[in-house]
Amino acid sequence: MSSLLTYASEQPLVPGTLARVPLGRREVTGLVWDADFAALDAAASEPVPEGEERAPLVLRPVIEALDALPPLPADWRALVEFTARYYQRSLGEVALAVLPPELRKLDNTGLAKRIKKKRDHLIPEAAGEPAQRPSLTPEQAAAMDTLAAWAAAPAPPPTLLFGVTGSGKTEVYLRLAEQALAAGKQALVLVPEINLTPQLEQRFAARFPGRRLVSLHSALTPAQRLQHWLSAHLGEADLVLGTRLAVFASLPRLGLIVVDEEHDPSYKQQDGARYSARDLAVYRGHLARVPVLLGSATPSLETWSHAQTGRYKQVTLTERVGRGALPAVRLLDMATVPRPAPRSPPQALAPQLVDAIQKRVARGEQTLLFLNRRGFAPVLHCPACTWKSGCPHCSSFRVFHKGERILRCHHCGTQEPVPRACPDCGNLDIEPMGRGTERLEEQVAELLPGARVLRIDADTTRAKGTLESQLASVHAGDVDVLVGTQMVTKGHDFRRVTLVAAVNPDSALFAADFRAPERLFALLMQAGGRAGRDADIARGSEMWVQTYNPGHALFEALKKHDFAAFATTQLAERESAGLPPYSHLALLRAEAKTEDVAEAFLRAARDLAKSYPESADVMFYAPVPPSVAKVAGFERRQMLIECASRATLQRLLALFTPELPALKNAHRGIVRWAIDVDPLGI
Ligand SMILES: Nc1ncnc2c1ncn2[C@@H]1O[C@H](COP(=O)(O)OP(=O)(O)OP(=O)(O)O)[C@@H](O)[C@H]1O
Ligand SMILES: [Zn+2]
Repeated sequence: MSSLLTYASEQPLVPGTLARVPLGRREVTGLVWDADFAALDAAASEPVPEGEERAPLVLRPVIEALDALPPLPADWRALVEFTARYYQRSLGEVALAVLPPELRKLDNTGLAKRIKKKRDHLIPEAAGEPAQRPSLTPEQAAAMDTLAAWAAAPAPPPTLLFGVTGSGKTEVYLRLAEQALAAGKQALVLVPEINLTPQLEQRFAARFPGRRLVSLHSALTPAQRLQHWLSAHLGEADLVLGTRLAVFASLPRLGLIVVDEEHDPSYKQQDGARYSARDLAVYRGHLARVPVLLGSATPSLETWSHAQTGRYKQVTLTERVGRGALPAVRLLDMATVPRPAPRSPPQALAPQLVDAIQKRVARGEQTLLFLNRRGFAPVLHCPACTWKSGCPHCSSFRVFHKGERILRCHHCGTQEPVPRACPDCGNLDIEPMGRGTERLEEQVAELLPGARVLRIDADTTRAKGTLESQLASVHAGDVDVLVGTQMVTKGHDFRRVTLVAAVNPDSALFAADFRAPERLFALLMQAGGRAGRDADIARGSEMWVQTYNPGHALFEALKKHDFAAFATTQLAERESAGLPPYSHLALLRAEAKTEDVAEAFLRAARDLAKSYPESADVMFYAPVPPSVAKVAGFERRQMLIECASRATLQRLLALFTPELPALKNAHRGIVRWAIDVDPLGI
């Protein structure tokens, strides 16, 4: 598990110092973890065969200590150590993966230069007038009083800020940050998606002129990322705003951690060390004795239940700022909507909905149409034979992207031009089946001639800066109808949207994943939360849901905007099924050339685990295929491991996962395996 190597150094090195060291024939950057006296003692106490002399302990020397950089502090190292242990990865892997990649390329001189250059160019932030600070609503003021009292505790408890959409949670973050900064501390603010950083960055920058604010996320250039990271590490930055990787920022004056939209699945890293930045934020707060605020209108059931049991504290904002109303939810039973022709698929939007949009357009209000599927159509098919645009490498279909004239697999990325005729029978009329955002955009434009329609999804925002400019045109009122994926449903403070419609949310109702209802509910509530944010025009704001299941309990709760009731029923179901948060899970995944090999590996891993007495209270499920079983030519299988006690599960994982590399070698044909602790998608 641990990947510590021992080197010799002439001068003592402080733990947390970076150092260039030899590794085999290469020279690499490593991190001084600790002085390894135990290794020396062990070598010194090895019994020496009679008549022989003690062989001197040969250690390769450190090439160069990168001491231009102040050492990484103890609480940072403790966080990395915990991450490695908890998520069953090696220490070195985690430590190096969470540092900016550029750092590893520099020698001490290079590093010193970068730091000097940074300091020389350290222009003081323009200290203009801070943006108007609104007076707090009574609820915000009450929340602040409570939070300030807790924050002053010697070991501040993690706290859930449960506030309906548009209740002004961000203002609470700003005020807490203000207090932290006034006390000479740094504040760390995490957001789930890169696309939310510019908006938040602006709000913070406007509020704190003269203060240094840096962002940390994966869209920065390597040089920027290093600069920003250094700013944080050297204590120059007062505010660090970033996505999940920012939870590992080195912050010598850390005084506050905020996790915005704490329920968001993007906080979970999906490869390498599969950490949850939300959970690590809580742990980091505990280590540094710093307040951690988890904000959401739809908290994760884990966080919600911690707040219910008192493990976390909770403050609540029940009203929208300015007493704006939440949108009235209307369920549109698609079974009753007339179809263009008998047996033809329904139109994208029911006529009633088209009417409602038209009225908004006439009034100069905006509509947001939400469809969680990009591309033109998920499948292209031939009505003359049975051909479908399957991916040759995956158990999925290639998606038809009309604008680009290509079929692309969203799992392995394979793409090719759209065939002119059916590859199987030569029929010239191959047709799209189903609907993605690209098609919806086209159909909306047809249904609403004259309306300004804009689509925002991962395809339209590939080029740098397009998302910002697209969002800016929505905010400026240059758009009547916004079509988008979940990208546009969270966090944005759209002021003119008074109608939100979920075009086709049904598939998630019956997904196999036990978290699917929780996720759908959050998604719909967040999407609805984009409507009616301006109290002046909020009165007529609505959320429409097109569904074939209008009687579903999830929609009932949605109509009442009743998260608490939804959470209570979901938690009761989880408890009776023995699912998180009432049990703890790990998922062992394997990928192989054939399913037999993948399954055999998982079963062997189970037998191995079962040989430890710690496995007595641990449950192993049979290996099963994930929702997409074959990706890029390899078969995937997964095995769920469940235990009521987190500690027991952790002990067992620590015992058997170190043996998995050897087990892999014994199972030829296994391409890779991974253990996912607290998996999100099952
Ligand atoms: N005390 C206040 N007085 C006036 N306006 C306020 C106040 N607090 C917040 N606002 C404004 O109310 C709007 C909604 O606030 P904010 O975006 O913080 O909500 P939120 O709770 O984060 O919503 P969501 O969960 O949907 O992201 C913003 O435009 C914000 O500027
Ligand atoms: Zn594929």
